[in-house]
Amino acid sequence: MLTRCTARGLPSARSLSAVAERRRAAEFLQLFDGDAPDGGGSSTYTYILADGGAAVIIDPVLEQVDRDLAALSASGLTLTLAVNTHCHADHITGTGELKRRLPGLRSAIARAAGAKADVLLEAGEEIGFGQRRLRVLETPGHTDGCLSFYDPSLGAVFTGDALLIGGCGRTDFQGGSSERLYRSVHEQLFTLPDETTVYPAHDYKGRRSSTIGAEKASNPRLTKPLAEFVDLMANLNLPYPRKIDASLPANLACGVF
Ligand SMILES: N[C@@H](CCC(=O)N[C@@H](CSS)C(=O)NCC(=O)O)C(=O)O
Repeated sequence: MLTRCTARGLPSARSLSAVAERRRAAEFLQLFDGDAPDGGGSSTYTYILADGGAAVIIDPVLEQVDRDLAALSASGLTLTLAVNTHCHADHITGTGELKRRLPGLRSAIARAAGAKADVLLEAGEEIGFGQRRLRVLETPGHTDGCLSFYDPSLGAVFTGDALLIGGCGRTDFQGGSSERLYRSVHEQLFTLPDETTVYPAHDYKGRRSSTIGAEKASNPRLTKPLAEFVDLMANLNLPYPRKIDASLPANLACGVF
């Protein structure tokens, strides 16, 4: 699935050249890996953000690298950074393969993730591409090295597995902590403007986005008091992700074997 949207507040496409028009159409791409875990995919959303011909990719999936390279090429974009919101347990990141195929591409992940990457990110830092900036927010709890990225020009936040649509990431492995996750969401994400669009790393029901306001009002887990949330998270009883044994070691090396 490929969803093309444009950022707000940018000049009219009519004044741009054909190449610039294609680039503008790709200022935001949301791509999906499979319809359901049982269908072979990981139900992961990958995002490509671009400005002035420079692009950043968030949470690429190994099996979808050809798709991502085709999307970049079709839009005339140069990928400068491949970022992971965290060390994923359900799929191998496409970062390593992208680096192999695009010499000079740098990788990034949270310093707290304990994984290898060219750039180790911490709260308060910014990722620049063209004139745009992504603000790095530390949102641990699903794992101890989870980041979210706030894009003020798009009015959007990329929440990884910290905040899902009507849900949140599980907290039963990789240093997970439901108390930390609750604090991350309430103190970092729920303090963003209500109209901020939420773009998660997964959805298992075909939804593409939410808003901070909607999640604050009706997220069935995170509207509960902390004690009830902790109890609920301790009793999710989810099966371990099918690819966890292959994914974790590969992703600790950012997918570079
Ligand atoms: N069945 C899938 C894994 C599903 C899963 O555990 N998803 C994680 C995010 S990926 S580690 C999660 O946090 N889910 C929260 C929830 O409430 O479902 C597979 O085998 O890959």
